[in-house]
Amino acid sequence: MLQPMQRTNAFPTDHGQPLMLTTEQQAIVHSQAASAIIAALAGTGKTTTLACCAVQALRAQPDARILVLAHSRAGIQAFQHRLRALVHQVPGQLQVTTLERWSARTLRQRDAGVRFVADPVELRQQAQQALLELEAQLQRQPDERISVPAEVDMQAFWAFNRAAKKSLLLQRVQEAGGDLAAFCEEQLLDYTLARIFCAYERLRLDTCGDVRYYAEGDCTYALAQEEDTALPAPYDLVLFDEMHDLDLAALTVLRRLLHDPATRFLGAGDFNQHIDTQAWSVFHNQLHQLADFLPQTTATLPLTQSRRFGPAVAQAVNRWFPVGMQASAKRYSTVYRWSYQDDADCIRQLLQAQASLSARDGATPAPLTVILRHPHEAAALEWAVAAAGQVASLHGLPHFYEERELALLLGLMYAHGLQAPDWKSSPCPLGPQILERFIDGALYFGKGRVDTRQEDSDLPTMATQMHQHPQGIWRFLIGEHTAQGGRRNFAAFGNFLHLPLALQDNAQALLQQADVWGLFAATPMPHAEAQRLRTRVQGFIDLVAGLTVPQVLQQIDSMVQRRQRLQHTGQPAHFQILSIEQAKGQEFEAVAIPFLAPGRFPAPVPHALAFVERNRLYVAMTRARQRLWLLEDARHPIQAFEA
Ligand SMILES: Nc1ncnc2c1ncn2[C@@H]1O[C@H](COP(=O)(O)OP(=O)(O)OP(=O)(O)O)[C@@H](O)[C@H]1O
Repeated sequence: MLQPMQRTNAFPTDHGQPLMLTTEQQAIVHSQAASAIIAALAGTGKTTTLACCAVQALRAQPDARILVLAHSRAGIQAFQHRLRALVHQVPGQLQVTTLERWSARTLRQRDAGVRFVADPVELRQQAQQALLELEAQLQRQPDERISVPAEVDMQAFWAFNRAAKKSLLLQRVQEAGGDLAAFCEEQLLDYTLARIFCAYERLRLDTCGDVRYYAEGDCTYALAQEEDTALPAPYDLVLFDEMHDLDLAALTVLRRLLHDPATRFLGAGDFNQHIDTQAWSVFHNQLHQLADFLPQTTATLPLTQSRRFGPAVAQAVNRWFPVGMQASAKRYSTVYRWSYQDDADCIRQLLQAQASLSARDGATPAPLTVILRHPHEAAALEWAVAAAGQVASLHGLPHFYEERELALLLGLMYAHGLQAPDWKSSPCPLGPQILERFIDGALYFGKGRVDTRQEDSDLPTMATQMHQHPQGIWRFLIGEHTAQGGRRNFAAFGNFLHLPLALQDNAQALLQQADVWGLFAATPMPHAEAQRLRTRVQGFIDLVAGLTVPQVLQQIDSMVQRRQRLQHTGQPAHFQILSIEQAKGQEFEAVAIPFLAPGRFPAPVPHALAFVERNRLYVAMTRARQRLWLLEDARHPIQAFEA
């Protein structure tokens, strides 16, 4: 009897149903190239194909040692997800990790005593220490090109530190002759930050020149700086996803990792998804740069059709990005291009989009995934979702009521009501987590900084006590609490608490009559951070319009309660709100991108970084499988990007 012919493109899985590979995918899975990369658009199946390659290699050689790397944790999750669709169990010799984690493990194998620091308080102290070091250096040797700030702008410093390490700044300065100031001027880098960075790096070394600790990013940097050409890397196959976000340090480590000609290599990436400003673009007509870097001759393998979404999404992508996206006509997807008049209208449209999911898909629809460009935009959305009796989960974005300046305002608004003659003691509606942020905010803005670890570790205990005995909040704010001490200036808080009690009936009026901006003014803060704070605070003042203080507190309490219930039951939220970084590598049934407007998303950036902003929008749009909502400002629609 004739056996049914085995379809050669059927890739067997452990789940019974084979995965039908395209001819291109099949060619990659069976490719014998010693070194190859897949440069292809979003959703074309790069990660899936890499997962098939790993499984295929293990089927052909069960003891094969395979290393799978990705740039981000989201990339690792995406790979593991695709792998689980193929096999029940991941064999032990298949290692899936980020390059930074792999580098950390390599360092630990060499020396079990190496120290990794992730504690932000300790790292902040190190950066402050570096600033003091720099001041001491400048006393010995003045340099008029430097303006030493009173405080380190932590965000700016960590961004510089990350960028300097990814781009091997100090090595490049050496190669350019060793003059840091001249190098910074030529490369348009902030010389003051560069000097703080040098001081910080010196502090990471002990007196013998050994590294005292490694923080995030330091491990790859350490291996990239080493002189030796080869790394002990006993792999038969190395797979690398998200190659578009590789930087010079990562590429240097990769080259050393692939030094053994017996190690096969396959990478994948999409230039359009390059959103890390430090990445070293190897795509977009620059593939030869990668080939120059890799020890073997590198072949390029194509994947041309998106498997994630249908032609409607591909057309929407092509309308704004001239990338020639193609999609299979067999996949069905819909794109809704809606225009909004103002933010409130845009949020109404999001609620409407989510409601249409419920109506169509029945009782437990998948959540509407909302991808945001700016973290502060989550506040109004989370608030509106809660007001509609629904729940939003946030990923890669903070809950606004846990931002310390807003938690401070919430604590003040609550304490202001304690002056009522008929006030009776009952637990504070603000939970211990928010109260912890409140205390942190009060200490930070009340005296300028939190300067001992002792105080930091006391916060949870203080918060729990304040939650149970809210009179403690009042005493703390007017200066009777022991932890406050005599040095701090809490006068502004006292003024807030003594505003007329009647203002409890109008939360917005209370904030407007209080000297809210004065609360933050005494804390030295770099301009950019002050602006971010201003945006968040103003957004909060707008949110509470028309509500009494008790209503505001109740709304926040119910948001927290619903969030906790959701975590407990594991039920899906109505909305999941993601940052672009968090969305990368993932895919969702229904995606909405709100607040689209030139100058907002895409945000204004220096010309040299315009491509990153373009790519952020591309990444967000290409996450949708079935339905995509593009919510554009009616007066300022998005303009197509140039090729
Ligand atoms: N041969 C196939 N048959 C059916 N579905 C496929 C096939 N290959 C990939 N897919 C599906 O297509 C979608 C996109 O695949 P994948 O995530 O691997 O693409 P990608 O190129 O890595 O995407 P991105 O660059 O956006 O992260 C996934 O849902 C995946 O399961």
